Amino acid sequence: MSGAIYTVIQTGMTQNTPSPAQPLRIGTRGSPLALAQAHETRARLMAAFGLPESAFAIHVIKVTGDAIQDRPLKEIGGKGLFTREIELALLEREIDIAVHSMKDMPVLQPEGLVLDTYLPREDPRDAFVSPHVDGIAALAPGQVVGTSSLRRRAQVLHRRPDLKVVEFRGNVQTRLKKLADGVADCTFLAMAGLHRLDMAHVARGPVDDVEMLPAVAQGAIGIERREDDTAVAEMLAALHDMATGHRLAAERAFLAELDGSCETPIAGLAMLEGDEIWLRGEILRPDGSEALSDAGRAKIADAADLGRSVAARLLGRASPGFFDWR
Ligand SMILES: NCc1[nH]cc(CCC(=O)O)c1CC(=O)O
Repeated sequence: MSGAIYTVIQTGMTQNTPSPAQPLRIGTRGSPLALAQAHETRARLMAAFGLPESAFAIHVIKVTGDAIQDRPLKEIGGKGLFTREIELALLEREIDIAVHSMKDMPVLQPEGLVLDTYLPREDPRDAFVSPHVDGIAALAPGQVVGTSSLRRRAQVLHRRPDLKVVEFRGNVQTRLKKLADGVADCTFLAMAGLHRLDMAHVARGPVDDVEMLPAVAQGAIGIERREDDTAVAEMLAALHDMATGHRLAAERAFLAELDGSCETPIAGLAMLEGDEIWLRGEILRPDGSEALSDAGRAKIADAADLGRSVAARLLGRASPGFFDWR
């Protein structure tokens, strides 16, 4: 008998175990990346509990943000634009769990929902993608970077004020088409997304995180549930990756202290070293004219405090007007 199945029986979950007759409903967006993340979650649940694929049902939830491709994200508005509908479906019991890119998740969840299960993190770095240029250093003055990320825009302009940045939205496939059409000379995508789509080959390679510090929580998948659903909570506990949990505790506390979101020019990355955690954080002016970074180290148990203290030091160093984007 497998250890995982034994645990299920021992914790008295047998009646609540998903089955083909009563599948666990997994809510996700419909983009290829979101579907890949939902499939990864299902595969991990199948393996952990020895269940067949038919014990799970993937529910694709149409979200407003996905239909809007031609306006900057900032204009459409609001934190959690892409996740609100999925959270509503969870609260209304149309789905049992929701799978998210943690990078896109606001630091606070709606009342009644909990987001504390993380799958093992993929490569958190950004990828440099271009049909004809090797890397940032090889870009000629005036060449065009396509990105809709305020963070990537500010970071690239900070290093290379001679480059042009144009708005670049849509899923990975759409962006690659725009590059092929010559709309921009290069773009940046998360390595994690490319790996999960089996498309890492389209990247020239990862950008060193010293050169371009990734977004908070980039590369991590989170699974959200209803607070009162204890059967689901027990199942998800078997999937949780502790190392990712500690790193995101530091990074998300850092982001929360800065009142930031995935739509603000903020970067942060934590790494574990033995029983310690270190965190580097960066804030930028949206036009790239100024960037401030800071770092710190603490015991793993103090990960969230570390995030807050690195943020507090940056807040203390920022000149008036730095936070125009707040
Ligand atoms: N905001 C879009 C988004 N949200 C998560 C990812 C990639 C996957 C991840 O970071 O986990 C992406 C696309 C990208 O940045 O290339």
